[in-house]
Amino acid sequence: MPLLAKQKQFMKVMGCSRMTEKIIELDNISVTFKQKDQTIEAVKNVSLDINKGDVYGIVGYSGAGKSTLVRVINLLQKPSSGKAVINGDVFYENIDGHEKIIEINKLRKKRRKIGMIFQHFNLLNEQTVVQNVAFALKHSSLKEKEITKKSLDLLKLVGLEERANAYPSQLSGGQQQRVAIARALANDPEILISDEGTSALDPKNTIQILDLLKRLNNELGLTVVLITHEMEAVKRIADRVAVMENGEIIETGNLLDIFVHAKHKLTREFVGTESGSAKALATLKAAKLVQLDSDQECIQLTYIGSSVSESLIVKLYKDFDIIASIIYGNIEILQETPVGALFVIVKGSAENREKAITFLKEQDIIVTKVEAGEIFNG
Ligand SMILES: Nc1ncnc2c1ncn2[C@@H]1O[C@H](COP(=O)(O)OP(=O)(O)OP(=O)(O)O)[C@@H](O)[C@H]1O
Repeated sequence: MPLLAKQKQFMKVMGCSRMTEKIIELDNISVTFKQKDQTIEAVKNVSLDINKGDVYGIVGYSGAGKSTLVRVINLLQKPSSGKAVINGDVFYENIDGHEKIIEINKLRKKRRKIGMIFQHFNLLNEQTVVQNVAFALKHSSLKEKEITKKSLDLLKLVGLEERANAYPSQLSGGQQQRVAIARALANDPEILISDEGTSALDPKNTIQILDLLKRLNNELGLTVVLITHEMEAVKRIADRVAVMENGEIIETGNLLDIFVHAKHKLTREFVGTESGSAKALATLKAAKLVQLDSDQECIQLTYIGSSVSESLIVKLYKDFDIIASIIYGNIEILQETPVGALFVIVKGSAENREKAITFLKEQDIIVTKVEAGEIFNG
């Protein structure tokens, strides 16, 4: 690939070409639930900025506080402290105990600009598909005919115009979620929140819904907040990622950064590098290579767009007198770009190994040393 194209691809994966106008600003948000004698800190001092036009993934296991946090965005959940600014409007502010909340009528209007979809679709089963979409427009100034037309246009946008008169129970899960998306778009929102929107779907429907969200993000400039426990969903469409654990955000970054430079074990678990390392280490053990010789080390090579070719391995041998043995390899597609990880044992003098690693880095390959301790303890 020509260098410029490669750089552009890299920039895209790194999220560098995005606009940087903030649409969601959460500053030091905490949410505490008090139940009889119990206090649950569901969200703890979370600060998060989401840019206009981004697909922002928030991942974490069940109970991490993701749903509570996103409910703050449309103020369905009032925080206990902090500040929430949505599209320039201060929705909530509590500084030194002085609470300021957006006026309710203004909030109702603003909420219409934040669409939401859920795991179980939440459709009205006695209403047809088109009526379900039209329902979201009942407070609008549009006449009935206009409402029907707009609802049908939205169904067309999500590829369901032919099922307009069907009932939800006559549709597959993926189709029902499309109806929910059409309904969420009825008031021309600027933000669409998907709270586990693909968690009840099979893998094929999951991919279709994610691709639809990405298309809406591209075509309408819609900001998408993707709450999920499935990193695969985030990997497929997110530009940026936040990882939540016990009410806190433990790591944020663009997709590639999170993928390549994850700092926390939980993040590595989510992105699968933890399992990649585990497989590499298992291979080492199986090959009875756990005890590496003093002139050997295990390295992880991560590369974007292109691949680590055989000629590169030959070059390591010819130019640096290094024998490189590939023990495990994996390729992920992130934002339509292949990102590969290879675990390699390199054998040669310490000086030559360093030279070879410098050479690999010069080829835009990210080199991470797999520490001996990891191998022995793995
Ligand atoms: N209304 C509530 N009253 C009391 N506790 C709550 C309430 N809502 C959430 N919690 C608690 O807050 C914590 C975070 O819950 P939350 O639903 O935000 O997590 P989550 O990451 O979205 O998980 P899940 O995907 O399972 O919903 C949990 O311990 C939960 O039991």
